[in-house]
Amino acid sequence: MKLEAQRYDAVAARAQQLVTPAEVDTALDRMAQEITHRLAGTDPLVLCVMTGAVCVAGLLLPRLHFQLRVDYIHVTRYQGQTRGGELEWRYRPSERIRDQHVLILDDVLDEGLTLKHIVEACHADGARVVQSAVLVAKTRPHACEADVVGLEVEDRYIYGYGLDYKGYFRNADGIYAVADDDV
Ligand SMILES: O=P(O)(O)OC[C@H]1O[C@H](OP(=O)(O)OP(=O)(O)O)[C@H](O)[C@@H]1O
Ligand SMILES: Nc1nc2[nH]cnc2c(=O)[nH]1
Repeated sequence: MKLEAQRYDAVAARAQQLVTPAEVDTALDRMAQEITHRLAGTDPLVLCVMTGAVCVAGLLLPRLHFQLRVDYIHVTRYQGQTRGGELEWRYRPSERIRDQHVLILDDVLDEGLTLKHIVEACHADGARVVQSAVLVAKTRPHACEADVVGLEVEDRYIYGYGLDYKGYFRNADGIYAVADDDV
């Protein structure tokens, strides 16, 4: 659904920046080092979890200087809302996963249910090894942990660097917490 321009501006004005672009860059450099340490030499299949991981993938992949391939998984649980619901699979590249070292790349680890389902699906599809990396993890319990985490933020609804608010703000150059009244 579309957001009126006035409402869009008001949400942005009330939001609080939690992470600056410079801090994201530093986190991505560190993530790239950790991922290289874990996966260089395994010819991994990197799976970008659409749509939110599009920025992480775009910024992280050029920092990985080893042999790898890229595909995507499309799964959604929030569907433009600020609370998660049923997980809906839109694209699952099952036939490409068998016997592969898989790296799942996502933007945020919140409840961890999305990552848990993806990891289970990759194992069910015959992956040899499944590892995961997220740009941001919220400081709260998760159903599943990521192997590599870029940044930790408080448990508030956030947008920017691929993360949306009602389908918008994925292009925000910082990570912002939405004001309580807007959640
Ligand atoms: O840890 P969880 O509570 O399961 O939430 C994390 C998931 O939520 C977001 O996806 P969303 O369903 O919003 O789809 P999107 O990627 O299209 O934004 C995000 O990209 C993660 O995949
Ligand atoms: N955009 C966005 N998506 C999420 N999915 C789970 N938590 C969040 C969040 O805080 N922001």
